[in-house]
Amino acid sequence: MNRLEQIQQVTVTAQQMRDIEGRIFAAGMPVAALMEKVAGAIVDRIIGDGGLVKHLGASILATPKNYPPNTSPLYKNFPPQFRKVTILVGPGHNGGDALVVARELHFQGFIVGIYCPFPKLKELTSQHAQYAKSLGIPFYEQIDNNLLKDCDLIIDGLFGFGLEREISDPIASAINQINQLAKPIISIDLPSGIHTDTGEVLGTAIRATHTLCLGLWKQGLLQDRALEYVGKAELIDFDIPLADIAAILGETPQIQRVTKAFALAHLPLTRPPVTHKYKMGHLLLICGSRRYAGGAILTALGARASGVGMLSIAVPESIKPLLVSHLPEALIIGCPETESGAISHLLEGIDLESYNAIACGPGLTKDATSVAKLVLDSDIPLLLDADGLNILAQMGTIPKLSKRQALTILTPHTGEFKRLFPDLPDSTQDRVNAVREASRLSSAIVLLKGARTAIATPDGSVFIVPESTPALARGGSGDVLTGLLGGLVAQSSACSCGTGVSPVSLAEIVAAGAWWHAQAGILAAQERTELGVDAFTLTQYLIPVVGSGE
Ligand SMILES: NC(=O)C1=CN([C@@H]2O[C@H](COP(=O)(O)OP(=O)(O)OC[C@H]3O[C@@H](n4cnc5c(N)ncnc54)[C@H](O)[C@@H]3O)[C@@H](O)[C@H]2O)[C@@H](O)CC1
Ligand SMILES: [K+]
Repeated sequence: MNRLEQIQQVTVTAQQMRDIEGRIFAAGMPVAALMEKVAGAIVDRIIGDGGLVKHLGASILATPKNYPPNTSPLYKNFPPQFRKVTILVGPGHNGGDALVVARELHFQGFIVGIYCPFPKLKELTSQHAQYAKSLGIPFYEQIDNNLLKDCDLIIDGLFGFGLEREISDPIASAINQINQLAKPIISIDLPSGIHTDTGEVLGTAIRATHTLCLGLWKQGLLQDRALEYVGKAELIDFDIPLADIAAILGETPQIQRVTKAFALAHLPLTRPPVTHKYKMGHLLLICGSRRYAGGAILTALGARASGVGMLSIAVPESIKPLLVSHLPEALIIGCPETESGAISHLLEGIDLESYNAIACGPGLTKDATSVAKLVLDSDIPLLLDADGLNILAQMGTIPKLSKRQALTILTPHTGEFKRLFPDLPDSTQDRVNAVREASRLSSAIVLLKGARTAIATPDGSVFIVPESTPALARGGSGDVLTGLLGGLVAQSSACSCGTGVSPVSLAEIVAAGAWWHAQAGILAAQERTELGVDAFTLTQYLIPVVGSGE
């Protein structure tokens, strides 16, 4: 993995960023030089070749303006109508970055105006402000019509990781006013108002169309509640030495982004040249009911894509023919069923210990309680989803799981999470913390579904899938994930040759599987629009994600 790929996996809190930055300064890098370097990279990303302005320009082409021609060589990159930039400047170094950007855009021929309502600025920021004023760039203390009239782009440098309390008036009102303009907004480091670690909106926040995160990914940008403010986020690298990152975060950071490089280091799981089907994992799926027969099919199709060596599927007897017709390669076990059409108990003679993993839950209904109890009492790696989780919650999650010897993987959405862990803080808030706490308490690997799915291990590691699509918010896509993960877990358990997979390496595989599922959704949405990503279609896009040979 190259340096940039390693950097993309790292996430930091505000304090960790300060500590890393502190090491760089202590080693001799002048603060002003670093600010200049960072802001130069931001300017390049905005107006350089292939920069954001070219992309944004297309959306404002409809507003013709009569500005004199701009002769700057960089200007070839964007449409002539794109001229007026408003820059929001805060009191700290986020504001300092913004002022350097303002100066450079001014030199490139943009009409720049600055909103800076703060009487007192940090010293370096103040120096940049003084120079910008000397160049004739106008400063406004209030959101003035002159500032915003005909403005094409807003650059937000009010607050970065130094935001430490709720934003109050007049800045809060100014932010709300700016948000209503529906102009493109590029936020420097974070959208001002977003808490660097938790993603909480402190009072109010800029709704950015783009966020250029500086140096290392801030954790708050990966929290679901921040996403509507973050827009498209990307990292601006400024050559932070890996040694400084490792000195603060350790060799393996506790909270990692699941990047393509990370996932493809695991996927597809390797198959030795000489092997046989049972060596490649035997997964038992327990799923479906007369009412939710489709859920069983989708789970099984997810498992199929994992490449698992053998797939056995326990379903109620009455839907066995349906499963056989969809999955000719699988061994379908028809089980006795309740009056409501749920599995009442597993067939006599099924030896749970002969499987490498069990995935249980999709479409079961709560009437399948005895089966869920049975698998929880087994000594086999177990993935629980949907009604499997609801049944576990009824039994008492933590006491029940504390008795298990083998690894358990729970894959709740926020509603199921609440039922499983009623005493934990709301997982719609600080999700990273919630999932970490849940894993610690239950000793299970917990995968909390969401726009940014997060996976935690009992020792405190968290993996966050940083890209997904709302197209996956659709019935059945969770079933596909359960099958896919079940297959991966079975294969890795089989390949560990009885030595047992460690929770961390299993969590890495689960995280890679969650990335895979999200990427299949993204690919399907690209080709078929977000409307075209039904769960069955999703299963057809799994193989292309890892099969592209990239
Ligand atoms: N970490 C790094 O390596 C680098 C950081 N840089 C920039 O520096 C930023 C961090 O700079 P700072 O630590 O100066 O912090 P900020 O610029 O984020 O803001 C801190 C300032 O805002 C004030 N403040 C905080 N919350 C407030 C509120 N609710 N209402 C009003 N005022 C409030 C503080 O008193 C302080 O003056 C980063 O986000 C980034 O943009 C870059 O310049 C260079 C490299
Ligand atoms: K900002």
